[in-house]
Amino acid sequence: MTQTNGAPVIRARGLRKTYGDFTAVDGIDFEVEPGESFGLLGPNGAGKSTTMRMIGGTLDRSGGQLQVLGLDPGTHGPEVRAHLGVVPQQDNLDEELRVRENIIMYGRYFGLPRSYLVPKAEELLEFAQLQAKAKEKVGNLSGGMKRRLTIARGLVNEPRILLLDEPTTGLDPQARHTLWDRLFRLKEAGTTLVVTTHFMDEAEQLCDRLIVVDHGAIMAQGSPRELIRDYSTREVVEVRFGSERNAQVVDRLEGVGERNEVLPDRILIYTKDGEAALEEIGRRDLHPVTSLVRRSSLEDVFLRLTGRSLVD
Ligand SMILES: Nc1ncnc2c1ncn2[C@@H]1O[C@H](COP(=O)(O)OP(=O)(O)OP(=O)(O)O)[C@@H](O)[C@H]1O
Repeated sequence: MTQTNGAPVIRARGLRKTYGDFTAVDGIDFEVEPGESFGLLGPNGAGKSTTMRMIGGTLDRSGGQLQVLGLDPGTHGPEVRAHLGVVPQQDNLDEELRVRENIIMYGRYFGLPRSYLVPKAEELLEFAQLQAKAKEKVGNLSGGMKRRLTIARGLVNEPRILLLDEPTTGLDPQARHTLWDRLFRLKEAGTTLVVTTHFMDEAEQLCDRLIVVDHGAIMAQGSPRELIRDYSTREVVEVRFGSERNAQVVDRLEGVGERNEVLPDRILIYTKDGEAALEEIGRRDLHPVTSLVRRSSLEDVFLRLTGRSLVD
Protein backbone atom coordinates (compact mmCIF):
# COMPACT_ATOMS: atom_id res chain seq x y z
CA MET A 1 0.00 0.00 0.00
CA THR A 2 1.29 3.47 -0.83
CA GLN A 3 0.49 6.29 1.56
CA THR A 4 -2.52 8.53 0.93
CA ASN A 5 -2.53 10.95 3.90
CA GLY A 6 -1.03 14.44 3.85
CA ALA A 7 2.52 13.22 4.60
CA PRO A 8 5.35 14.26 2.24
CA VAL A 9 5.24 12.32 -1.02
CA ILE A 10 9.03 12.29 -1.19
CA ARG A 11 11.34 12.31 1.79
CA ALA A 12 15.14 12.22 1.50
CA ARG A 13 17.48 12.07 4.48
CA GLY A 14 21.24 12.08 4.01
CA LEU A 15 20.72 10.91 0.43
CA ARG A 16 24.06 10.07 -1.19
CA LYS A 17 25.38 8.79 -4.48
CA THR A 18 29.03 8.10 -5.14
CA TYR A 19 30.69 6.85 -8.30
CA GLY A 20 33.98 5.38 -7.10
CA ASP A 21 35.75 8.23 -5.29
CA PHE A 22 33.47 10.86 -6.79
CA THR A 23 30.50 12.10 -4.77
CA ALA A 24 27.67 13.17 -7.08
CA VAL A 25 25.04 13.65 -4.32
CA ASP A 26 26.45 14.49 -0.94
CA GLY A 27 23.98 13.61 1.80
CA ILE A 28 21.00 15.82 1.01
CA ASP A 29 17.76 16.25 3.00
CA PHE A 30 14.52 17.44 1.45
CA GLU A 31 10.80 16.79 1.44
CA VAL A 32 8.22 17.24 -1.27
CA GLU A 33 4.64 17.90 -0.17
CA PRO A 34 1.63 16.52 -2.03
CA GLY A 35 0.47 18.79 -4.87
CA GLU A 36 3.42 21.13 -4.80
CA SER A 37 5.77 21.96 -7.60
CA PHE A 38 9.24 21.31 -6.26
CA GLY A 39 12.43 22.32 -8.04
CA LEU A 40 16.07 21.28 -8.02
CA LEU A 41 17.96 24.29 -9.35
CA GLY A 42 21.65 24.07 -10.07
CA PRO A 43 24.29 24.13 -12.80
CA ASN A 44 25.23 21.19 -15.01
CA GLY A 45 26.84 18.45 -12.97
CA ALA A 46 25.27 19.54 -9.67
CA GLY A 47 23.68 16.11 -9.14
CA LYS A 48 20.10 16.89 -10.16
CA SER A 49 19.61 14.05 -12.66
CA THR A 50 21.28 11.62 -10.28
CA THR A 51 18.80 12.60 -7.57
CA MET A 52 15.87 12.23 -9.97
CA ARG A 53 17.01 8.77 -11.04
CA MET A 54 17.24 7.65 -7.42
CA ILE A 55 13.68 8.93 -6.82
CA GLY A 56 12.53 7.07 -9.93
CA GLY A 57 14.14 3.85 -8.72
CA THR A 58 16.38 3.49 -11.78
CA LEU A 59 19.59 4.21 -9.86
CA ASP A 60 20.61 2.74 -6.50
CA ARG A 61 21.66 5.16 -3.81
CA SER A 62 24.96 4.79 -1.98
CA GLY A 63 23.64 5.97 1.37
CA GLY A 64 20.91 7.71 3.32
CA GLN A 65 17.17 7.20 3.28
CA LEU A 66 14.65 7.82 0.56
CA GLN A 67 10.92 7.32 0.60
CA VAL A 68 8.58 7.96 -2.30
CA LEU A 69 4.89 7.66 -1.38
CA GLY A 70 6.06 5.95 1.78
CA LEU A 71 8.07 3.30 -0.08
CA ASP A 72 11.78 2.84 -0.70
CA PRO A 73 12.30 3.04 -4.48
CA GLY A 74 15.45 0.92 -4.07
CA THR A 75 13.44 -2.08 -2.86
CA HIS A 76 9.95 -1.28 -4.20
CA GLY A 77 10.85 0.04 -7.67
CA PRO A 78 7.82 -1.28 -9.58
CA GLU A 79 5.29 -0.15 -6.92
CA VAL A 80 6.86 3.32 -6.82
CA ARG A 81 7.09 3.59 -10.62
CA ALA A 82 3.41 2.71 -10.97
CA HIS A 83 2.65 6.11 -9.38
CA LEU A 84 5.36 8.10 -11.15
CA GLY A 85 5.49 9.77 -14.51
CA VAL A 86 8.99 10.31 -15.83
CA VAL A 87 10.06 12.89 -18.39
CA PRO A 88 13.78 12.33 -18.97
CA GLN A 89 16.26 14.98 -20.06
CA GLN A 90 16.52 13.48 -23.55
CA ASP A 91 13.28 12.61 -25.31
CA ASN A 92 13.26 8.86 -25.78
CA LEU A 93 10.15 8.56 -27.93
CA ASP A 94 9.82 5.73 -30.40
CA GLU A 95 10.55 7.56 -33.67
CA GLU A 96 9.16 4.70 -35.73
CA LEU A 97 5.73 4.92 -34.16
CA ARG A 98 3.12 7.54 -34.77
CA VAL A 99 2.18 10.05 -32.11
CA ARG A 100 -0.94 8.33 -30.77
CA GLU A 101 0.71 4.90 -30.85
CA ASN A 102 3.60 6.20 -28.74
CA ILE A 103 1.18 6.88 -25.91
CA ILE A 104 -0.66 3.59 -26.32
CA MET A 105 2.51 1.47 -26.53
CA TYR A 106 3.96 3.18 -23.46
CA GLY A 107 0.79 2.36 -21.55
CA ARG A 108 1.12 -1.27 -22.63
CA TYR A 109 4.48 -1.42 -20.79
CA PHE A 110 2.53 -0.63 -17.63
CA GLY A 111 0.21 -3.51 -18.44
CA LEU A 112 -2.71 -1.13 -19.01
CA PRO A 113 -5.54 -2.53 -21.19
CA ARG A 114 -6.25 -1.13 -24.67
CA SER A 115 -9.82 -0.35 -23.63
CA TYR A 116 -8.39 2.12 -21.11
CA LEU A 117 -5.57 3.35 -23.32
CA VAL A 118 -7.50 4.30 -26.47
CA PRO A 119 -9.71 6.96 -24.81
CA LYS A 120 -6.83 7.92 -22.50
CA ALA A 121 -4.60 8.62 -25.50
CA GLU A 122 -7.26 10.98 -26.93
CA GLU A 123 -7.49 12.82 -23.62
CA LEU A 124 -3.70 13.15 -23.41
CA LEU A 125 -3.37 14.28 -27.04
CA GLU A 126 -5.87 17.01 -26.29
CA PHE A 127 -3.98 17.97 -23.15
CA ALA A 128 -0.71 18.14 -25.12
CA GLN A 129 -2.41 20.03 -27.98
CA LEU A 130 -1.38 17.30 -30.39
CA GLN A 131 -4.74 15.98 -31.68
CA ALA A 132 -3.97 17.25 -35.16
CA LYS A 133 -0.67 15.35 -35.10
CA ALA A 134 -2.07 12.04 -33.82
CA LYS A 135 -1.17 10.15 -37.00
CA GLU A 136 2.17 11.86 -37.68
CA LYS A 137 5.47 10.08 -37.36
CA VAL A 138 7.26 11.35 -34.26
CA GLY A 139 10.28 12.29 -36.38
CA ASN A 140 8.19 15.01 -38.06
CA LEU A 141 7.39 16.84 -34.81
CA SER A 142 9.09 20.03 -33.59
CA GLY A 143 11.17 19.95 -30.40
CA GLY A 144 8.34 21.52 -28.39
CA MET A 145 5.82 18.99 -29.69
CA LYS A 146 8.14 16.10 -28.83
CA ARG A 147 8.49 17.44 -25.30
CA ARG A 148 4.71 17.71 -24.94
CA LEU A 149 4.31 14.19 -26.26
CA THR A 150 6.90 12.90 -23.79
CA ILE A 151 4.94 14.56 -20.99
CA ALA A 152 1.62 13.20 -22.30
CA ARG A 153 3.16 9.74 -22.45
CA GLY A 154 4.46 10.09 -18.89
CA LEU A 155 0.90 10.80 -17.74
CA VAL A 156 -0.59 7.62 -19.20
CA ASN A 157 -0.67 5.86 -15.81
CA GLU A 158 -2.25 8.91 -14.11
CA PRO A 159 0.81 9.40 -11.90
CA ARG A 160 0.65 11.13 -8.55
CA ILE A 161 4.14 12.53 -9.09
CA LEU A 162 5.61 13.72 -12.38
CA LEU A 163 9.42 13.91 -12.53
CA LEU A 164 10.66 16.36 -15.17
CA ASP A 165 14.39 16.54 -15.88
CA GLU A 166 15.26 19.84 -17.59
CA PRO A 167 11.84 20.04 -19.27
CA THR A 168 12.49 23.03 -21.53
CA THR A 169 16.18 22.78 -22.40
CA GLY A 170 16.62 23.37 -26.11
CA LEU A 171 13.15 24.86 -26.68
CA ASP A 172 12.43 28.31 -28.07
CA PRO A 173 10.67 30.87 -25.84
CA GLN A 174 7.19 30.25 -27.25
CA ALA A 175 7.50 26.47 -26.88
CA ARG A 176 8.71 26.94 -23.30
CA HIS A 177 5.67 29.05 -22.41
CA THR A 178 3.30 26.52 -23.95
CA LEU A 179 4.94 23.78 -21.93
CA TRP A 180 4.84 25.79 -18.69
CA ASP A 181 1.12 26.36 -19.30
CA ARG A 182 0.54 22.60 -19.59
CA LEU A 183 2.51 21.98 -16.41
CA PHE A 184 0.46 24.58 -14.53
CA ARG A 185 -2.68 22.75 -15.56
CA LEU A 186 -1.31 19.50 -14.19
CA LYS A 187 -0.46 21.16 -10.93
CA GLU A 188 -3.95 22.65 -10.74
CA ALA A 189 -5.30 19.12 -11.16
CA GLY A 190 -3.29 18.04 -8.11
CA THR A 191 -0.26 16.32 -9.65
CA THR A 192 2.95 16.81 -7.70
CA LEU A 193 5.72 18.10 -9.97
CA VAL A 194 9.42 17.63 -9.35
CA VAL A 195 11.45 19.66 -11.81
CA THR A 196 15.18 19.96 -12.36
CA THR A 197 16.38 23.04 -14.14
CA HIS A 198 19.37 25.28 -14.58
CA PHE A 199 17.12 28.12 -15.75
CA MET A 200 16.25 30.50 -12.97
CA ASP A 201 13.27 31.91 -14.88
CA GLU A 202 11.88 28.38 -15.14
CA ALA A 203 12.39 27.84 -11.41
CA GLU A 204 10.67 31.16 -10.68
CA GLN A 205 7.78 30.37 -13.03
CA LEU A 206 7.16 26.78 -12.08
CA CYS A 207 8.33 26.06 -8.56
CA ASP A 208 6.49 26.68 -5.31
CA ARG A 209 9.62 25.67 -3.47
CA LEU A 210 13.08 24.65 -4.51
CA ILE A 211 16.48 23.53 -3.40
CA VAL A 212 19.53 25.23 -4.83
CA VAL A 213 22.14 22.52 -5.41
CA ASP A 214 25.81 22.75 -6.27
CA HIS A 215 28.46 20.00 -6.20
CA GLY A 216 25.91 17.53 -4.84
CA ALA A 217 25.00 19.65 -1.80
CA ILE A 218 22.01 21.86 -0.95
CA MET A 219 23.06 25.49 -0.69
CA ALA A 220 19.63 26.85 0.28
CA GLN A 221 15.95 25.98 0.12
CA GLY A 222 12.67 27.86 0.11
CA SER A 223 10.17 29.49 -2.22
CA PRO A 224 11.68 31.73 -4.93
CA ARG A 225 10.40 34.73 -2.99
CA GLU A 226 11.91 33.53 0.30
CA LEU A 227 15.26 32.79 -1.32
CA ILE A 228 15.42 36.23 -2.90
CA ARG A 229 14.40 37.83 0.41
CA ASP A 230 17.00 35.87 2.38
CA TYR A 231 19.93 35.99 -0.03
CA SER A 232 19.50 39.14 -2.08
CA THR A 233 18.17 42.69 -1.93
CA ARG A 234 14.94 43.87 -3.51
CA GLU A 235 16.62 45.59 -6.44
CA VAL A 236 19.83 45.34 -8.40
CA VAL A 237 21.54 48.06 -10.40
CA GLU A 238 23.61 46.78 -13.30
CA VAL A 239 26.26 49.21 -14.48
CA ARG A 240 28.84 48.87 -17.23
CA PHE A 241 31.86 51.12 -17.42
CA GLY A 242 33.61 49.22 -20.22
CA SER A 243 35.73 46.12 -19.69
CA GLU A 244 38.85 48.06 -18.62
CA ARG A 245 37.20 50.48 -16.21
CA ASN A 246 34.86 48.10 -14.32
CA ALA A 247 37.58 46.92 -11.94
CA GLN A 248 38.97 50.45 -11.55
CA VAL A 249 35.74 52.14 -10.46
CA VAL A 250 34.48 49.44 -8.13
CA ASP A 251 36.14 51.04 -5.05
CA ARG A 252 34.36 54.28 -5.83
CA LEU A 253 31.03 52.45 -5.74
CA GLU A 254 31.58 51.40 -2.13
CA GLY A 255 28.52 52.17 -0.01
CA VAL A 256 26.22 53.00 -2.92
CA GLY A 257 24.34 49.78 -2.22
CA GLU A 258 24.61 47.08 0.39
CA ARG A 259 26.98 44.93 -1.65
CA ASN A 260 28.65 44.83 -5.07
CA GLU A 261 29.49 41.94 -7.36
CA VAL A 262 32.04 42.51 -10.11
CA LEU A 263 31.38 40.33 -13.15
CA PRO A 264 33.63 40.32 -16.23
CA ASP A 265 31.27 42.58 -18.18
CA ARG A 266 29.38 44.52 -15.50
CA ILE A 267 29.05 45.44 -11.87
CA LEU A 268 25.96 44.49 -9.88
CA ILE A 269 24.98 46.76 -7.03
CA TYR A 270 22.57 45.19 -4.53
CA THR A 271 20.25 47.71 -2.96
CA LYS A 272 16.71 48.32 -1.66
CA ASP A 273 16.26 51.28 -3.97
CA GLY A 274 17.82 51.15 -7.43
CA GLU A 275 16.86 54.66 -8.53
CA ALA A 276 18.38 56.18 -5.39
CA ALA A 277 21.57 54.18 -6.04
CA LEU A 278 21.74 55.50 -9.61
CA GLU A 279 21.39 59.05 -8.33
CA GLU A 280 24.21 58.44 -5.87
CA ILE A 281 26.42 57.13 -8.71
CA GLY A 282 25.70 60.39 -10.56
CA ARG A 283 26.62 62.45 -7.47
CA ARG A 284 29.94 60.61 -7.32
CA ASP A 285 30.63 61.77 -10.85
CA LEU A 286 30.86 58.24 -12.21
CA HIS A 287 29.48 57.82 -15.68
CA PRO A 288 28.54 54.26 -16.60
CA VAL A 289 28.22 53.48 -20.30
CA THR A 290 24.97 51.68 -19.57
CA SER A 291 22.89 51.24 -16.44
CA LEU A 292 19.64 49.54 -15.55
CA VAL A 293 17.60 48.79 -12.45
CA ARG A 294 15.89 45.44 -12.08
CA ARG A 295 14.34 43.20 -9.42
CA SER A 296 16.51 40.55 -7.82
CA SER A 297 16.18 37.07 -9.32
CA LEU A 298 17.27 33.57 -8.39
CA GLU A 299 20.37 34.20 -10.50
CA ASP A 300 21.41 36.72 -7.84
CA VAL A 301 20.69 34.18 -5.13
CA PHE A 302 22.91 31.63 -6.88
CA LEU A 303 25.68 34.16 -7.38
CA ARG A 304 25.54 35.07 -3.70
CA LEU A 305 25.60 31.45 -2.58
CA THR A 306 28.33 30.17 -4.88
CA GLY A 307 30.18 33.21 -6.20
CA ARG A 308 29.42 31.92 -9.67
CA SER A 309 26.86 32.65 -12.33
CA LEU A 310 24.33 29.87 -12.93
CA VAL A 311 24.47 30.04 -16.71
CA ASP A 312 27.97 30.88 -17.89
N1 LIG B 1 27.74 6.89 -14.22
C1 LIG B 1 28.52 7.86 -13.76
N2 LIG B 1 29.79 7.64 -13.45
C2 LIG B 1 30.59 8.63 -12.97
N3 LIG B 1 30.19 9.89 -12.77
C3 LIG B 1 28.91 10.18 -13.08
C4 LIG B 1 28.00 9.20 -13.59
N4 LIG B 1 26.80 9.80 -13.78
C5 LIG B 1 26.95 11.08 -13.41
N5 LIG B 1 28.21 11.32 -12.99
C6 LIG B 1 28.75 12.60 -12.50
O1 LIG B 1 27.96 13.02 -11.40
C7 LIG B 1 27.82 14.43 -11.40
C8 LIG B 1 26.36 14.78 -11.32
O2 LIG B 1 25.74 14.44 -12.55
P1 LIG B 1 24.18 14.76 -12.84
O3 LIG B 1 23.89 14.27 -14.21
O4 LIG B 1 23.37 14.27 -11.72
O5 LIG B 1 24.20 16.34 -12.82
P2 LIG B 1 23.03 17.32 -13.19
O6 LIG B 1 22.97 18.32 -12.11
O7 LIG B 1 21.81 16.60 -13.52
O8 LIG B 1 23.59 18.02 -14.50
P3 LIG B 1 23.08 17.84 -15.99
O9 LIG B 1 22.00 18.85 -16.13
O10 LIG B 1 24.30 18.17 -16.79
O11 LIG B 1 22.63 16.43 -16.14
C9 LIG B 1 28.49 14.93 -12.67
O12 LIG B 1 29.78 15.42 -12.33
C10 LIG B 1 28.60 13.71 -13.55
O13 LIG B 1 29.74 13.77 -14.37
